[in-house]
Amino acid sequence: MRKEVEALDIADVTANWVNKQALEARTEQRIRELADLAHTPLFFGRLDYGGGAHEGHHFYIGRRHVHDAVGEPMVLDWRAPVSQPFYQASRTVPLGVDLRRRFGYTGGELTAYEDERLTGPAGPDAAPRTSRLLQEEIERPRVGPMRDIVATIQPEQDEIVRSGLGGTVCVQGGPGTGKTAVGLHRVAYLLYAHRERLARTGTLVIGPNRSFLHYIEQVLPALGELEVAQATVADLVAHVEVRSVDAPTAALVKGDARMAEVLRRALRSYITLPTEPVVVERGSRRWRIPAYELAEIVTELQEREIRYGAAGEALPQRIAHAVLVRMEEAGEAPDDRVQDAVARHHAVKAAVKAVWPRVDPAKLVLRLLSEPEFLAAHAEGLLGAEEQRAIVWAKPARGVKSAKWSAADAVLIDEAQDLVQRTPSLGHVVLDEAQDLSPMQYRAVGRRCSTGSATVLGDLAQGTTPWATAGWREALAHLGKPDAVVEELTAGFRVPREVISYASRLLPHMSPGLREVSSVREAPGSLDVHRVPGGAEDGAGTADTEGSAEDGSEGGSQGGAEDGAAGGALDAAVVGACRTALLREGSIGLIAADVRIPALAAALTAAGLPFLDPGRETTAESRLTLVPASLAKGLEYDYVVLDEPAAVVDGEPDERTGLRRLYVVLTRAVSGLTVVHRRPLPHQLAAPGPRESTL
Ligand SMILES: Nc1ncnc2c1ncn2[C@@H]1O[C@H](COP(=O)(O)OP(=O)(O)OP(=O)(O)O)[C@@H](O)[C@H]1O
Repeated sequence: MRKEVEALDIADVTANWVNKQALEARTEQRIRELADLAHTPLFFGRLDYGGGAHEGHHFYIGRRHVHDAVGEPMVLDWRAPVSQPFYQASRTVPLGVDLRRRFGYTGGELTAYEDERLTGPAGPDAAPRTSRLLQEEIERPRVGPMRDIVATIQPEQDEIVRSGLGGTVCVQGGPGTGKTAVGLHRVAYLLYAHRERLARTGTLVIGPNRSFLHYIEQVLPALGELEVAQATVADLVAHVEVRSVDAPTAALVKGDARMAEVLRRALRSYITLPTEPVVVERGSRRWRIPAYELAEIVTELQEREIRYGAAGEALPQRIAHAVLVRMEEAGEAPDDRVQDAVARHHAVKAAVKAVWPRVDPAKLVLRLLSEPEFLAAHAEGLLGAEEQRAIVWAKPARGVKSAKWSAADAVLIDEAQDLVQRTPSLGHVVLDEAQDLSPMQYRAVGRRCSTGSATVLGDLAQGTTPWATAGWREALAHLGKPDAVVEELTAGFRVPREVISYASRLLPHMSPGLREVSSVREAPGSLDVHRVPGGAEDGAGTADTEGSAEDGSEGGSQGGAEDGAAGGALDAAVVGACRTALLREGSIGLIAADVRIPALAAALTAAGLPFLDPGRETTAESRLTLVPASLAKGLEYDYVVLDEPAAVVDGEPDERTGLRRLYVVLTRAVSGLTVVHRRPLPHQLAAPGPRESTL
């Protein structure tokens, strides 16, 4: 297929230069799509149909469609309707399939297959309870960026992936339930099913930060989809340079949906009803539109739900129209050109400027945040005095360029911008880690899919912003998709049982009512909690449970009565735990409170252990990443070494957020978690005693 496209001679099929360019671009794209991915096998499954429309046929299923030299299909795209039974068929509902075969690969080489008979008497190869290949795929050590899961999408995931383009789907799911994977595969599916439409309208994946986007960026290209844009919410609203951080109280108010109404009112306040007539002189005649008639035109425009900017642009034409009516009444026969000329007449322009001035969105927000009276006038009945005080700048800004804008301000500007001029909508938007968005941020995302649909992914328990989503219904209303379906995923593919149940002890303390994830991993994984002597409780002896975790002996120093020395002991113990983890296969994430990062970076360097930043890709050679707790969301590592949980909790403005951050970092591990602490563990973790050991 690749050769076929490469050999294509488009010289004699193109009529003109434009066509030629377009066709060439298309051909190059096709060549890129067909590029060989050495470790990505062409097919991973086969279906033998025993009934229905495909009776007697068998199909190979792969990442993309492959045909032979005469155009006969050899491998069917996993997204094609005939492929769906690969994910959905069961012995109870075989969907016409007799046999499902899964192929296993080792580094691109076919090494195994597994048959599952879905009809006929239950024999030895009748649907094994869990597929070995599936299990191996799930348990495979992680190195490098996120991979696709096409070979092993689960039925409940498949339903979400294949839900129609028309509807918005919201997925609530605990850590590692495959939300990100499902969202990415849904875009791939939608692009397959609605290619033309989405090529026109565009698709976008929104993630929390660069490191995360970097981690997921190769999934869609591996599935042959190269045209999906990626962005953070900050990227979408980058109208100004963000140079300051709001206090939580200010950010909370600025992110509240009431701000949308404040902005709307403030913008409307620029419209003033005319008190003077407009007089247009043309030749020897003067045409006069009285103030009351102008006011009617303005009021009529105000009442129509069109954007401020569009209405402002329509106004001169409306006034000109009124003039033309008068001309006709006087027996003239003006045409369109006359109307345009009148609309551009200086008297009309002046009137428009006075009653419906142009408004710069950033300047509008700047004024609201700089002038307490202006804010008060438009926030009345919406924001309390205290709330207004919280958001007004202590020092009014001079201008848009020099103002110390915050991330929340940029979102306000985006809202104002949309009031002035409609934001274009994309065809589909995937919003990951949605629980962290403020109502105003949901609105910003919602504008970008107002005529399209969205996939909203999140976990209420992992909300770590002061404005984190409390319930999906409300969030979806802010997004402008109140009728979205909310689905729940509860099977965990990442975190081993022991680790997830340890982390889940926090749930009742920070997100009561949410279900604990049930791990589908068979490998028990490992959980070690190491206490370094010298913490506040030493001598009190409460947290010092006896224990025999796998190995409690690496590199701790003894005693450590003094703070500095004890801090050193903690660092040393953490470095030791990293060394131990590095003895195993796969990636290692050392996660720590943001303030601890410099000390740990120094300790790792001193110990001669090279490490990466979370944005960088782990490889077989460099497998250790030093991850600030604030960037850990959405990422995963085979082994996680967690430094000082109490510091992670303390890193957040309140305890609930702190515990949620801790929950996030505790749930990044695929195979094992080692917690190293000197200070007492947060008591919410200390429930039914984990095995603890002292270094
Ligand atoms: N059906 C599946 N087969 C194999 N692996 C899967 C499957 N579903 C999910 N996974 C794997 O489980 C891991 C977690 O998935 P993912 O990151 O999508 O979860 P998440 O719900 O977004 O997690 P978090 O809440 O932590 O962001 C990934 O490595 C993913 O590839």
